[in-house]
Amino acid sequence: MRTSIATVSLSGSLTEKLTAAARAGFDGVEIFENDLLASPLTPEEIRVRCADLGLSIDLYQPMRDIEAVSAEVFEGNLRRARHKFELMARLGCDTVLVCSSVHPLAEDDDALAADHLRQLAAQAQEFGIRVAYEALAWGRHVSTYDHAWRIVAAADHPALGTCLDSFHILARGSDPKGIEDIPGEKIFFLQLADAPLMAMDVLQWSRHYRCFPGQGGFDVAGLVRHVIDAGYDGPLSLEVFNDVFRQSEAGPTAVDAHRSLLMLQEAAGIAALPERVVPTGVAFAELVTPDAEPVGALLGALGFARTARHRSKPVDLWSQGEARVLVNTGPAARRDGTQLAAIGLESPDPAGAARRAEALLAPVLPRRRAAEDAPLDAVAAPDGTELFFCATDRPELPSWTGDFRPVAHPGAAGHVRRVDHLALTQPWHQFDEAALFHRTVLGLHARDSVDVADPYGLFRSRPVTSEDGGVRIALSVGPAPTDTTTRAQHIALATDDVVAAARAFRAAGGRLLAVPANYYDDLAARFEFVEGELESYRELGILYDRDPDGEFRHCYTETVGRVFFELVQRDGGYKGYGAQNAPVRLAAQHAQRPLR
Ligand SMILES: O=C(O)c1ccc(O)c(O)c1
Ligand SMILES: [Mg+2]
Repeated sequence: MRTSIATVSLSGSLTEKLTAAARAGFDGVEIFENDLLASPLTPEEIRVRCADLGLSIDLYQPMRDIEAVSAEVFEGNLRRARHKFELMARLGCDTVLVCSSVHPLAEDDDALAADHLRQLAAQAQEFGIRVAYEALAWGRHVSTYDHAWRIVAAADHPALGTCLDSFHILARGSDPKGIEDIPGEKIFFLQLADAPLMAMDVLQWSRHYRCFPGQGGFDVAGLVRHVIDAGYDGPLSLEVFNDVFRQSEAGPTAVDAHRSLLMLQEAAGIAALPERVVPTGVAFAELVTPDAEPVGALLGALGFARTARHRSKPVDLWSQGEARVLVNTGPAARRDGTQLAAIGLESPDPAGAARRAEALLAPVLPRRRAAEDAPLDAVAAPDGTELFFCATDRPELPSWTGDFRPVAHPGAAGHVRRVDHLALTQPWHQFDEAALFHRTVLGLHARDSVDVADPYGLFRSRPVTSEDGGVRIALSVGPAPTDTTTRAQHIALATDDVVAAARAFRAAGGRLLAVPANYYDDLAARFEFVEGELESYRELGILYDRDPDGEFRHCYTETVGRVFFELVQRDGGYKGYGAQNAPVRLAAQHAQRPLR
C-alpha cells in the first residue's frame, strides 16, 4: 500500500522533513499546518518541492473546532474553512482533516454536528476537497471512532468521510472490529501510531509518547487488518507526536518510521518481505582497540587463548569454548577507542538474512572488507554496530574463519563456554528504533523493558533474544550520553561455575569489580545459602539473583575503554539478566571510574 507520514512526526524545517520522508521511501506526506505556516516557501513552491521529491500531499491538517456550535460561530468557521480550502487548492492537496471539537461552547448535539459537517463538506466540494472527520480521544462530545462515523453517516455527503487514527481508537480501548461496519469508501484516511501502555491523561499521552507501530504496546497491525477488511485502500500514514523524535535527526527517524510500516504490512498480511532468518548463536564479538595489550591481558586472564591472526589485517582471534572475540587494532580503533564494533551472528542462511535486512532498510556493508577476504554478508545496526551473518565451520559456505591463520598457542584452559549475551548501549534517541530493528531485521523477540536506578539517572534496558536464548542482546540507554559508565558495552560470558571462573581470573592477575558489603548483608536477609557460599560471593564480588525459574550468579571485570566483561552462571531456567543487581553494579562502576 502507499505509505505516508505526517510532517509533525519529524524534526526540522518543512523542507528537511520532506527530504527525509522522500529519502526514506515514503510515497506521500500529511502536511501539518504549523509546518506550512513556519515555512518560507509559498504553497505553490511546497507543491513543486513535493512533486520533485516524488511525494504526494495526502492530507492537510488539522482543522479544529468546526462543528456543533451556534449559527453565528459556525458562520465564522465556514469563512475560516474557505481560506484553508483556497490554500489547499494552491498546495494541490485534496483531503483535509477535521478533528472533533474540544471547544467549551460546542454542543452535545449529533444532529447539529452532522448538519455543520454537511455544510462544510458542501463548501469543500466546490474546491474538489474531501473532509475527513476524526474523533480525538479527548474530544468534548465526540471521542470515539464509532461516534464520529455515526455523525458522518447521518450527514450523508459524498465529500464527507471519516479519518481513523489508531492512537485515538486504541487509547480509548474501543474495539477495532467495528471498523468493518464502516464502508471502505467512507474511510477517507488512516493515521497510524503506537504508544507504550501507560495510565495517564490521554491528551498528554498522545502529544508526547506516540511511537511508530511495533514500538509500543498496541496491536496496530490488528487494527489495520480491520481497516483493510472494511475496504480501505488509501495510504497507511504515520502520525506520531513524540518528544524524542522532535529532537532527533529527521533522516534516521524517517527510516525507522518507514521500517515500522514495512513490518506492519508484513504483520497485517498486506505485503511480504524476504523471509525472516533468525540467528542461532554468536559467532564472534569484535572489539576495536588502539592498544591490544590491556584487552589481551583481560582476555588472557579470562582463560582465552590467542588462536589465530587475520591474514592481512591487525586482527587477532581469541577463543575459548564456543566463545570468540576478535581484537582489531586497525584504523577504526585509533579513531574510536576501545569498543564493541561488530557482532558475528551464526545464521542458517547468511545471504537470506542480508536480503531481509536490506528490504528493511538496513545499510548493507561491503561484502568484502578487503579484496582477499571471504565474502561476508553484513549490515549496520542503528547505533553503527556491524552485524555479520556467519556460517562458521559449514564447508558449503564461505566462512570468516578462512581469513584467519592459526597461531601457536598454549590452549585455552578457562571456564568460559560461550557468549551468554552482548549488552549494547544505544544513543539516547535510538532506543525504540534499536528494539524494532532487532525484532524486524533479525527476527528476535523483544522482552519487557526494565528501568534501573543508576546513581546519576535512570538506566533503561530491553533484551532482544532468539527463542532458545542462543542469541541474547541487551539494548540499553543511560541517563547521560557523555558519561563513560552509562555508555559502556559489555560481553557476558557463560560459565558453569562462576566461582571457579572468578577465582581463576583473579589468580591470573585479573581485577573484579568490588561490590559493597551492604549488598551481601542484604542478600543474607533475602536468601538462604549453604555454608560458605555467601562468603565466596562477598570475597569475589559475585552478585546473585533467584526467580521461580532458576538462579543467576554473575561478576564483572574492570572496564577498558567502553568495554567490560561479565561472567555469568545460569542454573535452572533463569532467563533474566540480574536486573535486581544492576543498581549496585552501576554504582560500583561509577565508584571505580568517577565522573569527570
Ligand atoms: O493532538 C492533536 O491536537 C491532534 C491533531 C490532529 C490529529 O490528527 C490528532 O490525532 C491529534
Ligand atoms: Mg490523528
